[in-house]
Formats: sequence, C-alpha cells, structure tokens
Amino acid sequence: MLDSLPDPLPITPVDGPLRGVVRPPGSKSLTNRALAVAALAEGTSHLTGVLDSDDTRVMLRALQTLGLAVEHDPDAATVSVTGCGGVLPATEADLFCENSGTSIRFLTALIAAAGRGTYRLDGVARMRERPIGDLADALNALGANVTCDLGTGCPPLTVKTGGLNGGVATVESGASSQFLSALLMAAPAAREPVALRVPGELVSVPYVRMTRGVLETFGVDLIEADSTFCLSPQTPAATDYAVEPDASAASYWFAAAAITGGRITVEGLGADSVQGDMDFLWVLEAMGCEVTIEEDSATVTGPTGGRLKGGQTFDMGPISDTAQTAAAVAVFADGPTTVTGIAHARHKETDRVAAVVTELRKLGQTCEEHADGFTIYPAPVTPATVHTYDDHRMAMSFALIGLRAPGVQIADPGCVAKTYPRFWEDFERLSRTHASGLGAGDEEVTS
Ligand SMILES: O=C(O)C1=C[C@@H](OP(=O)(O)O)[C@@H](O)[C@H](O)C1
Ligand SMILES: C=C(OP(=O)(O)O)C(=O)O
Repeated sequence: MLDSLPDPLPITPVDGPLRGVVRPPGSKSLTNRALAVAALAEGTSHLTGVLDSDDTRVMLRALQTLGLAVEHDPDAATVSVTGCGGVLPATEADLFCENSGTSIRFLTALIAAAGRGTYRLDGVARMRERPIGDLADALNALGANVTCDLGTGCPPLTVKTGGLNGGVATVESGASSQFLSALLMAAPAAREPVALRVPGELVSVPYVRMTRGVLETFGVDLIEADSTFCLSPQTPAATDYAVEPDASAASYWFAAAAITGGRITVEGLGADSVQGDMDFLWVLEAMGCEVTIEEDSATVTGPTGGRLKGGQTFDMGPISDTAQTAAAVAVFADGPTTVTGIAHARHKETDRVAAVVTELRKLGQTCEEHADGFTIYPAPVTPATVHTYDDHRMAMSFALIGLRAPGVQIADPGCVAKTYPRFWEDFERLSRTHASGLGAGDEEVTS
C-alpha cells in the first residue's frame, strides 16, 4: 500500500468537521520496551496489541539475531518471546537498527548486560548523527567496553562485554531519556547492584515513568530517591503484556478534530494510560477544544469552525513527539503559538525544530526559530509540497494542515512506516466522515 502512493501525496481538504472513532496501532515505545524486558526474562512472555512497523521489526529481528526464540503474528498483533534469563545465546552479532532510537539504545544496554562477546550496532546515515555516547559512558562505568567507532559519540558502536559488573554510573540525560530507560531495563542482569545517578536535566520524563511501569509488570523491583535509581540483580518474570494503542499516533486524530471543528474518539487510550503523550490533550484544551477522557477512550471536540485560541506558550519538553502536531494546529489559531522545551527534538529523525520552521514558512506562515522551540504566527496557507526529511511525524502532522487548506502535498508519504504503516488508510477513511456525517452518527474507523 505505501509503495503505491503518489509521491508527493496531495491532501484533499474536507469541507466540514471530521467525526469518527479510531484505534491507532500499538505503542512503539511500549512494544519495544516489552520486547527488551521479555528478552531478559525467564520463560515465555506473550505480548498482545503489538505494533508492527519499521521500528518494532528492527527490534524483533535483532532479538532473533541474538539467538532468542521470537514468534511474531502480525495479523493477530501478537509476539511470543522466550527470554534468555540473563545471558544472550549469541556471542557475536551485527545489528542494523535503521533509524530506530529506541531499538539501538535499548539493544546497546541489553547486549552490554546480557551479552558475552563482541557485537556491532549501526543504522542509517541519520542514525550516525544521533547521540549515544552518554549511554556508552554509563555502561562503561558499570564494566562494559562500548565504543563509538567514529569517535563522534554516535553510532556505529562496538560492544565488547562479559556482562556488567554493577556499581554506580552517572547518566547524562539531557539529549535523550532513552539512555536511562535502556539502563533501567538492562541493569537487573548485572552481577552486582546498580545505582544510576542522573545529575542534571532529564528530558522526556514520562518515558522513564513508562519504563518503570513495564519493569514493574515484569516483576522487577527498583528504588528511586534523589535522582538515583537503584536495582539489585534479578531476573524479570515472563508475563502476558497488553500493549496500549500509541498515544503519539493518537495526537494526529485529536488534532484533526481540533482543526476541523469536529469530534474524534480514540479508543484504547483512557484515564489510566501510561503514555505521557496523552498530555497533548491539555494543549488542545487550552486552545479551545473540549476534552473528555473515559476509562478506555478519549474524545476531542474542536471549537466550531476550528477557530482555535492562540496567544499561548506551551512547554512541550515532556511530550516533544507531539510538538509537530501542535505546530499543525497552531496554523489555524487566532494568534501566535510558542512551543518551548524541545531542544532535544533536534536529535530525532531530523532536526524537528528546524524542519517545522522551514516547512511552515513554505506554507506561508511566519515563524521564529528558537534554540529550544518555535513561535508560529498564523497566516493564510499557501500551496506547497512539504519535505518530510524521512521523519514520519513531519508527514503525519503536516497532512493535517491539508485537511483545511488546499494545495498541501506530502513528499515521501511512505516514511510513516516507521511507526504507523496504516496511517494513510486511517486518514482516508476519517476524511470521508466530514459534514454529511454530522448528526448521522459516527463512522467507525479502526486499524
Ligand atoms: O523512550 C521512548 O520510547 C521514547 C522517548 C522519546 O525520546 P527522547 O527521550 O530521546 O526524547 C521519544 O521521542 C521517542 O519517540 C520514544
Ligand atoms: C523520536 C522518535 O523515535 P526514536 O527516537 O525511537 O527513533 C519518534 O518516534 O518520534
């Protein structure tokens, strides 16, 4: 399906509010965490609701290469993993991690802790610009020998290891929270207790909470005090784990309701979600949307005519994957919107701060670029082809602008495969629910 899309993909504006119900695919972050912890567990874990996308396939393939028994049924969205109990079967491996940050960071720590030999990890050209040196330093303090082969603090990496001894490590976490998450998941396999000290800024805090939640489900004990996380040697217990739908993916549907003045319900994500990106709902509420959160769903009703409130500043540091979604919504606000706290978003699939500003300017918007974010002064949208920089979130968020403005085309639409291969199918079906759907009941859109 993705291969047959026109490139660039023209987006057809809708002439009324979108209404519908949607269930996004499984969370990338939860899928890759559950896979990593299940790999270290004793016994077989059964995961349901798993995401099948480029990023999760990188992780699945890597675990198989490392000698683990992994059974994947993409149609049923299930994976069974028989864990290694603390020592990986493979004593060498060459792992290609594409541009999956979670995979390369989680795997580096997992291998350092449970590997016995020499391993190499690499990715696409952009991955070679994404930092990982702070994770390598922390693993080396615990007894591994991890080197960034080009001396740039980025992949490719060589991991030479006989397992982690344990001890105290400092984890610089200003570039990514994934370093700490990776260490927390790997530390139980060390021979001695591990203390992970986070001395300065910790970005993307909700993802660390998510890691703790997954570890808890697998029976791992962890103590946190004074920015230090302590884990004793232990083996995670294999478990059945149900992955929630992806909250970052849900942000596109919530925003579609906001922009078109419609009403969209996302199923499977409710009050108890463990994903921080659900907080994007409060950005939309501040911009004039009505937000309702139930036990197992969340609904956004956009203001009539999609007239959104501007003149606001949002610190989106904890939820930076939704900053591009916010930028798309900001185009239709009645005043400027400023997003702060996302300097670390410059290290992701692309420099997202620069990409948002560059592409919004093409679409006729006035934008200021700041070190840690941007300000958008809304103006009428001018037709343009949006460059997506191999960043799924550029494609998915900028498509939303095309729902209300003619002439928006999305280059390389297939890049959504990183986390949401069915995105355009859901977009198409949901786009058909406008206007005539009003008062006629919601159309079910599921994936
Ligand atoms: O731990 C995770 O699952 C993630 C953490 C975040 O990265 P940073 O911690 O690098 O901000 C987020 O952007 C990424 O999509 C997923
Ligand atoms: C930043 C992202 O991914 P990762 O860091 O896992 O590559 C993302 O999915 O937006």
